[in-house]
Order: sequence, then structure tokens, then C-alpha cells
Amino acid sequence: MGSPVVVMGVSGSGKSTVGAALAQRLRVPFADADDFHSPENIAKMSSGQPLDDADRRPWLADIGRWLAEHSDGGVMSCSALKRSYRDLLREHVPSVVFAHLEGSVEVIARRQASRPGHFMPSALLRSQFDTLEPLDPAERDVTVDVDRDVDTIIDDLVVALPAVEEN
Ligand SMILES: Nc1ncnc2c1ncn2[C@@H]1O[C@H](COP(=O)(O)OP(=O)(O)OP(=O)(O)O)[C@@H](O)[C@H]1O
Ligand SMILES: O=C(O)[C@H](O)[C@@H](O)[C@H](O)[C@H](O)CO
Repeated sequence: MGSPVVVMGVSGSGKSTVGAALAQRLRVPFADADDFHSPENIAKMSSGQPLDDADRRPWLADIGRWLAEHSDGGVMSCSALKRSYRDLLREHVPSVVFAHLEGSVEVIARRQASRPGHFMPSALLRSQFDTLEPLDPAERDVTVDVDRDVDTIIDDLVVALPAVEEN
């Protein structure tokens, strides 16, 4: 019996890339939280304003429902920046495991800059880091360094994830 995985991190950390590759490796369904945003949220971010808790609440509820529907296995890429957001998702699926793609502002800004045409302006990266509450050791989840190639990150994750589930 598997658990759903949320690949989390700031915008540009590689959630979509790593999440899709991880789902393929685990042979489970994949979804990207970017596709769950309302048109209002997309318009707000596109205009350079960060989302607030109220903007994120209904979005997180939809993501929680997807996780509950995939409680025996699935990968969701979702920023899940705050502990309270992760706790909300845990209310939907207590067994959910978070994998934080951690990287420096410099590395992630470089990647964002080389990704044209995305709705998230690079100017919002600072607010993403300001909002980010990294995983607390008490959360028993997994943190990986993003400054490596995708295959290496996936190799690390497939080793680390079952160990977390056994806790
Ligand atoms: N490990 C990696 N090494 C090199 N480039 C990477 C790596 N992971 C992702 N990238 C590249 O960095 C950019 C950002 O990645 P991606 O879109 O997956 O991030 P994201 O966290 O999903 O961003 P957002 O939340 O803003 O949609 C993309 O151009 C992607 O190809
Ligand atoms: O919580 C948030 O502020 C949002 O999820 C953003 O992080 C973006 O949706 C995403 O990362 C696209 O760039």
C-alpha cells in the first residue's frame, strides 16, 4: 500500500519536472497544482502579486481532495510553502509524504529566468522564499538538494521515500 507524495518547494525549484519524473518512475498518477489554480489566482500572480492564505485555501482544498482520491499512490507537485498548508493537506490524507526540493535563491532564480512564458514572474521569487517554512524535523518528511540533475534527485527520492513511510 503506497502513500501519495507531494513534491513541494518555491516556484522554479523543479516541482513539475521532478514530480512528473517521480510519478513515471513509481508508475503512479501525476498532477500539478498549477493546474488547480482559479483564473483569479493566475491573474493575481501574473500581475506580480503573491497569493495570500485566503487565495490559497480553496486551492489547497482541491489538492487535498485529489490526494484523498489517490491515497494508495500518486504524485502531486504543489508549493505547500507553509506548515499550516501541509497540515491542511494531511487532514485530507494523514499518510501523505512531502518531498521538499530545496535550493538557493541563486540557483532557482537562474532556472526561472531560463523558463520563458510561465505565468509566475521572477519578481515573485523573493516572496516565495519569504513565505517558505522548510520542513520541520517533526514532520518526518524528505528534503533534497535541487542543485543536481533530475535523475540523481529521483534516485535519492525513491530511496528516501519508503524509509519515511516506515516511520
Ligand atoms: N534538477 C534540475 N536541473 C536543471 N534544470 C532543472 C532541474 N529541475 C528543473 N529544472 C528546470 O528549471 C525550470 C523550473 O522547473 P519547474 O518548472 O519544474 O519548476 P516548478 O517548481 O514546477 O516551478 P513553478 O512552481 O513555478 O511551476 C525548468 O526550466 C526546468 O526545466
Ligand atoms: O503557493 C503559491 O504561491 C503558488 O503555488 C505558486 O508557488 C505557483 O502556483 C507555482 O509555484 C507556479 O509558479
